[in-house]
Amino acid sequence: MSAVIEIEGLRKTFRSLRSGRRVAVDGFDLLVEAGQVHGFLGPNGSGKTTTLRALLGLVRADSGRMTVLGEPSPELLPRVAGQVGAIVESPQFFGNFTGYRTLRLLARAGGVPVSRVDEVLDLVGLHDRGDERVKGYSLGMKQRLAVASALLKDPRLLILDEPANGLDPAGIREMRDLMRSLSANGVTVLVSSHILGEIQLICDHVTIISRGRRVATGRVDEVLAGHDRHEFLVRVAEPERAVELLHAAELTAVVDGGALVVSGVSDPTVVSRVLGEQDLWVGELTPLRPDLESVFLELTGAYEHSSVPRQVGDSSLPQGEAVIDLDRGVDA
Ligand SMILES: Nc1ncnc2c1ncn2[C@@H]1O[C@H](COP(=O)(O)OP(=O)(O)OP(=O)(O)O)[C@@H](O)[C@H]1O
Repeated sequence: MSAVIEIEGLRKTFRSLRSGRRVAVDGFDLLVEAGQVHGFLGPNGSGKTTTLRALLGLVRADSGRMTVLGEPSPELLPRVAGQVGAIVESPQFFGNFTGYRTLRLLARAGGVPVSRVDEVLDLVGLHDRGDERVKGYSLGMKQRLAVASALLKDPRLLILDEPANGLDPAGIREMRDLMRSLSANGVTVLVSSHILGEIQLICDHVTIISRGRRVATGRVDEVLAGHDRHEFLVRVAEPERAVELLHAAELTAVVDGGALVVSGVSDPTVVSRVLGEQDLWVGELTPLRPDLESVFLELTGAYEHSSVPRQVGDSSLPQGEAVIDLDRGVDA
């Protein structure tokens, strides 16, 4: 597999009047390979947007090595920019324009044939709604219009910052189907989110960032398997007696509600044998698999910041922050 995005040792510090020096990204590494739908997951304020902005040359990194489609970024990014679609800064759309007109303008501005507009409207499932004004679109439709705008130039790599933010479950499913069909068409996708359920539904690979550092990376199922505590939920008639019997057999077990949780068990038949030998018959024995949420909380601790999640059309900074970036001319 070839690397589509490589980041090694990225570091970015901001200075603000109120809070002084703030390390937003602190020696971060990321590898996204061709064909992946790669989730970039981290709590609010953990450094996702800053990483993506640095990768795309929208903010100057202090140090680190980055490549996009094999070209050093941001120095030689222009060589591959035509093959990269990105929505990192929240796009603003004119509410009075229709989706079709919006995309036609963007196509003209980007030197893309206008015939491509129908194709991208189709791809994001907005074809039947392209003649309606954007102000009448739901949030999910606006997000899909944003994705459509990034797809105009038929990119090999699509980078989306929080594309499913604020979507209801149906909107998230649509977004997932869209990511999957793009991936099936050979597009590599990097999608950031602070919402675990989205990443688990949408992505095959994940990198987790916490306080500007990578804390996990790999296939979603491998990251989950790495945190499997081999726990089982066991239902029996006498849970208290069952715990005593399991402790006597040197197994770790606790009563949890009306059931037991037994940990560190590689072979669950041991549990049913120990209990069955004492006429305690197991009514249910269910493996408790870790989900991304428990892994995420374990790796990142509690949410570090509680800034309002961004959505299309919102400002890119937490509200109320008086921030001055000293990288004048690079970062607005
Ligand atoms: N232009 C800026 N000037 C000063 N500080 C900034 C700037 N941009 C980001 N930060 C700070 O850097 C840290 C990382 O922010 P960043 O937006 O990269 O996080 P994030 O993971 O994308 O969060 P969210 O999920 O809320 O979008 C935060 O503490 C944030 O306040």
